[in-house]
Amino acid sequence: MASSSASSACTKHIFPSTLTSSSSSSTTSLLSFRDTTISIPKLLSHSKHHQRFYFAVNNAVKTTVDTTLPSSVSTTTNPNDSVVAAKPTILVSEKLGSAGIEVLRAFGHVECAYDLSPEDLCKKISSCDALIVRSGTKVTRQVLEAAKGRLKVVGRAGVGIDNVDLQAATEFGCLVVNAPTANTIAAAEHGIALLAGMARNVAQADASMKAGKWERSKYVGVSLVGKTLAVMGFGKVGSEVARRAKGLGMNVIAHDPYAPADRARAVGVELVSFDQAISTADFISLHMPLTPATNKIFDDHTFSRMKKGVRIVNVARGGVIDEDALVKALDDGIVAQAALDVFTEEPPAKDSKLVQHRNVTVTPHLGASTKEAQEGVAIEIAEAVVGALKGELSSTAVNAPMVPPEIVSELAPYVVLAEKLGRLAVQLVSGGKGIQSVKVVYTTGRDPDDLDTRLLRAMITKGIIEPISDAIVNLVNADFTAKQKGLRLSEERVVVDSSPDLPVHSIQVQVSNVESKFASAVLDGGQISIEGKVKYGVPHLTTVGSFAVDVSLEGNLILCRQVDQPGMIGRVGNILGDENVNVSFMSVGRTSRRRKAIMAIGVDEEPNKDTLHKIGAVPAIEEFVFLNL
Ligand SMILES: NC(=O)c1ccc[n+]([C@@H]2O[C@H](COP(=O)([O-])OP(=O)(O)OC[C@H]3O[C@@H](n4cnc5c(N)ncnc54)[C@H](O)[C@@H]3O)[C@@H](O)[C@H]2O)c1
Ligand SMILES: O=C(O)[C@H](O)COP(=O)(O)O
Repeated sequence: MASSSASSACTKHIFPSTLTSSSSSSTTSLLSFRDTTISIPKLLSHSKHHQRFYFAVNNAVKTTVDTTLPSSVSTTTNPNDSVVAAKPTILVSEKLGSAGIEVLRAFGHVECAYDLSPEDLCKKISSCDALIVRSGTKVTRQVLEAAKGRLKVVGRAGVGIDNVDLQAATEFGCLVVNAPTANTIAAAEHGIALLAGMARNVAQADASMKAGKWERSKYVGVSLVGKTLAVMGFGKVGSEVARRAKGLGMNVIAHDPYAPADRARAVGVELVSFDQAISTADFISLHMPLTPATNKIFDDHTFSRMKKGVRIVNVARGGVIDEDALVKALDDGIVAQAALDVFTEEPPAKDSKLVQHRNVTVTPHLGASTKEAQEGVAIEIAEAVVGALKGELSSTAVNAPMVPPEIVSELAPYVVLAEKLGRLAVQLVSGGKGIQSVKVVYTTGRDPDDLDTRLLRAMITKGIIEPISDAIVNLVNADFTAKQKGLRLSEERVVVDSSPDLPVHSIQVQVSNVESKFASAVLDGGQISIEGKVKYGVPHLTTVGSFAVDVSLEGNLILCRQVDQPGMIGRVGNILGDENVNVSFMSVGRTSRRRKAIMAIGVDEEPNKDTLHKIGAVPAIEEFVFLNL
């Protein structure tokens, strides 16, 4: 159990009604959106998914979906609205279906700039919030660096993300989303078209006829029926190819180290080892992603183990084949024919031996290029990018956890609480820096396995790191940034007797091995400890060290430890009032009557040094700290 042994304290609430007048906005969001809150009716009117990221505060809908706009982008105020933010800029660097462009235009400024050189892309990117690419744009570390922190999301309008430097994107806190489903059938159909076309020499015969020839005996083909097809990579495209090949009467086997056997069985396909697949197949169709493990996996050695006269189709990625080795295997007659849609370099060199080989059929990366697939992909990616810009979690995120919308919605107020507790914790550390060991204890009335804490952990990390560095932390880069800063964050889930309707009962943040600037926040074990809860949808600080308090986490906070005696609230209130600092909330927690007490005072304005000095000079006040939420 968390050591939240808050003293039996009674907690006095002073000015509870002032909560309603608090105007502070949350700056929490899950992407790198900080500084500017675009909120309230405007944003919600854009959202199809109102259940996400907003919660009711005092009957007003207040969204936590904040979008940080770069300083170069202005916001304007419309007298009838709340803050009206400038629209985000979305750069589309390759041809995208019109339906997707419409979705994007409804949300932001869309700039379509095709065929940009890498240098021009680097120049442009620093004024863009989102970038949408297909396979032709290389989103390199240089591009991500050149974005100078503004780029929040890269949308890949298709499946393969090998043209995006995912590690760099993660380090820069840039979300990468793809459109994984809309072109599956198109790619599978193209694979089958290449398979059948290759077997019957369709392309070669067509070229011959157009050259005025009539070469019937030259273009005798081979039949597919009864032949063994090895599908390498039994994912979305591979399984659709397998299904279709079976319909053509082929005997289909597959190799995929990660595919479940029952999925293969359901299609009537046997999963086999790599060696078995390549050595027994008459036809081999490639459908795995390009990764370090699959890079040039089809090399001299692999070709040497294939059946002589094997035929190969590749609609996956050119890089999985060592192209020189394939040319050699074709020349040696190991590979009778190849049909290729993808190449290591795209476009390949005009004099590429592979492209020019008489036994090779080529298409210029057309697998996804049907009208239907392109419209589908465009809509899929546009919705994913818009969702990401709104701060929603994407179900197609490639470099961030995919958290289902219902979990996100349920955790929204706790996300705010988590960040605020992180911010408070770091400010309680002397000097602010040097935090290395943080323990977070979540109490819940549910089965602890039902509590997905990834969002909360990311937000605590954000709260701890952002006030003391210029890093922008979000769900994408939280773990990476924590590791870089040497911050170890451990978590514990504790079941308590509380309503299972709520995902979290309380969150406690403990910081070990540091000095505190507010000794009362330190537990007997030496760790700084604060705890908070969500009450009526609003995050509250409920424990400081071993003192119970009850103050909503908005604006700024002054914590004072004092000798519990009459008149203290009035004295401090008067000092603040004299300096025109508005008190929004006050609560006093004490160990026992007339002994030590902690006064937590919420203030709208930041008191100046003199004011704080006057508070510190009140004789009964033993220590105090000003905290910025
Ligand atoms: N030519 C095109 O226009 C076009 C269109 C769509 C997809 N693609 C490409 O096709 C490939 C498959 O796409 P998808 O949508 O089916 O992806 P997917 O993720 O659904 O499937 C890929 C499968 O490959 C498997 N795999 C991973 N490593 C492997 C390995 N070493 N050996 C064998 N299998 C391995 C995975 O387990 C997964 O099941 C991707 O490379 C994608 O980029 C190309
Ligand atoms: O990975 C993909 O989705 C395909 O290779 C399609 O790429 P494209 O969008 O460049 O056509």
